[in-house]
Amino acid sequence: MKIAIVGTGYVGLVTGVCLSEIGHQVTCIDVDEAKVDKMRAGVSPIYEPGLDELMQKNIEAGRLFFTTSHQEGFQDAEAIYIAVGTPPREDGTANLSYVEEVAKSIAAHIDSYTVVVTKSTVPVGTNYRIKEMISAGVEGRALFDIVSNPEFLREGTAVQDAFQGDRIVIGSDNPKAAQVVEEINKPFGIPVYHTDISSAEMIKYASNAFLATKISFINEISALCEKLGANVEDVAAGMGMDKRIGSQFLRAGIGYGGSCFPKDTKALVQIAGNVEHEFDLLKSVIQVNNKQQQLLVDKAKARFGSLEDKTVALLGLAFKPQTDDMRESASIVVSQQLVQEGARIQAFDPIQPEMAAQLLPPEVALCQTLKDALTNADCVFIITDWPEFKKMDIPMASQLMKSPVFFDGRNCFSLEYAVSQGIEYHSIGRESVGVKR
Ligand SMILES: NC(=O)C1=CN([C@@H]2O[C@H](COP(=O)(O)OP(=O)(O)OC[C@H]3O[C@@H](n4cnc5c(N)ncnc54)[C@H](O)[C@@H]3O)[C@@H](O)[C@H]2O)C=CC1
Ligand SMILES: O=C(O)[C@H]1O[C@H](OP(=O)(O)OP(=O)(O)OC[C@H]2O[C@@H](n3ccc(=O)[nH]c3=O)[C@H](O)[C@@H]2O)[C@H](O)[C@@H](O)[C@@H]1O
Repeated sequence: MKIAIVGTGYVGLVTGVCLSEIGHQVTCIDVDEAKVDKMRAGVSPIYEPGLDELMQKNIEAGRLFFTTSHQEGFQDAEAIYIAVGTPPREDGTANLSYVEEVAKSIAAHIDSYTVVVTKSTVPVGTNYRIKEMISAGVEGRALFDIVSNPEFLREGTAVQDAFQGDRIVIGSDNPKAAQVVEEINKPFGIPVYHTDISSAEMIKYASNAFLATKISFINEISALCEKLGANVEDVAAGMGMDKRIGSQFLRAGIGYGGSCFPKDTKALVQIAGNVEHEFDLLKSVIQVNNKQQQLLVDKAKARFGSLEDKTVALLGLAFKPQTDDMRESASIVVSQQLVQEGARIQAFDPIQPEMAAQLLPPEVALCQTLKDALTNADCVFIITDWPEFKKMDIPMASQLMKSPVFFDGRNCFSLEYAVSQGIEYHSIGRESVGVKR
């Protein structure tokens, strides 16, 4: 089938590449010329394992194209996917201006029956708004239908998720359009769940909010574990053995970040508010997460008294491993706090995200290597559980640092291992070990 995808971010590009891999003729459209030039040359503008290889393969096979022109991309497309960003506004509501711009452009350019598929995460009711906007602009030139097809991929495993996702949700009020989207996705072999448009929109927000709730829940339990002498890793493992609870998303840490959980939880609170419902549970989830991001600095202050002139090796800038995405990463909040406390920061991330210089305070020294970050540091802060940090040469690190004091926001090491390495180790929801005072 001939498909156009508007927006080539984490969702649009992965969707476009994977749809071309299963045999569709796909044109990806983006307003960012530099991005489009890069993609035409077979280079992904984002770091996503496995994506470059699949891109190059499908460009060579003549199934994958890139353009900045909506008109060119929409030519003969049977389905147009909307995959542009829906970033948060100041008040937490979703900014729908990019989606609306695309709706207007679709209205201006289509001239035969088209299925418009919304992949962007949009508040309940938005697909009807898109429908109205296209209807108003198309002026009867062409027929079209709207399908809500929310995306559930995770950054860092996006390609794998596209081929092995748990479900594909198709929300539509027209069985013919729903069938088109089911046909497009058939080769993936993933279970399809059909629903109405509003329920599909809600499934996306409810899923992210539920996962965020699980994380904040285990983080609250981790605080209790620290106070009561329990070990949150053992508690989570024991809880997770109950199939009704499940073992995933019970990793305590410095809180969730990324472009979606923080944004979508805030947006759902606003969506609820619009219909006069106080979503108290979700408000608490957000509050717990904000508190959690302060934890490492609080622990370091308790340990050192003052962080004035202390050098901190900040390890990990991305919000999770295997991505270059720093949106709402704990590294931003933590470095702002450290700067306020008068600490010096030597930061390192294996991917060295392009966004780092923009998003971090100017005082942060961005290091090229792990060794540079560790040299003469008074302590380490682990923000992202990159494999490079989990298997770090600790004797080497201890030699480079002024003192081997570790504050680990991701519980990368077992307590036994930390003791065996002779470091002072403060983690989340577990007793501190190796403290010599
Ligand atoms: N990042 C993720 O892991 C996931 C994101 N989502 C949702 O998918 C949507 C997209 O998210 P990301 O891919 O992260 O966004 P992104 O911000 O990485 O990419 C959006 C892209 O759209 C382009 N764009 C904006 N306006 C355009 C226009 N008028 N025409 C053509 N291109 C245009 C931008 O230049 C940019 O390249 C959001 O609603 C997000 O909530 C859903 C699931 C996972
Ligand atoms: O809507 C979205 O954008 C996506 O949001 C998340 O995916 P993503 O943000 O890429 O990454 P996750 O693996 O979910 O991690 C999110 C954050 O939670 C943290 N996390 C995750 C799991 C856990 O047990 N503990 C924990 O602190 C991670 O470190 C990270 O900061 C969802 O998992 C995807 O299903 C969804 O499509």
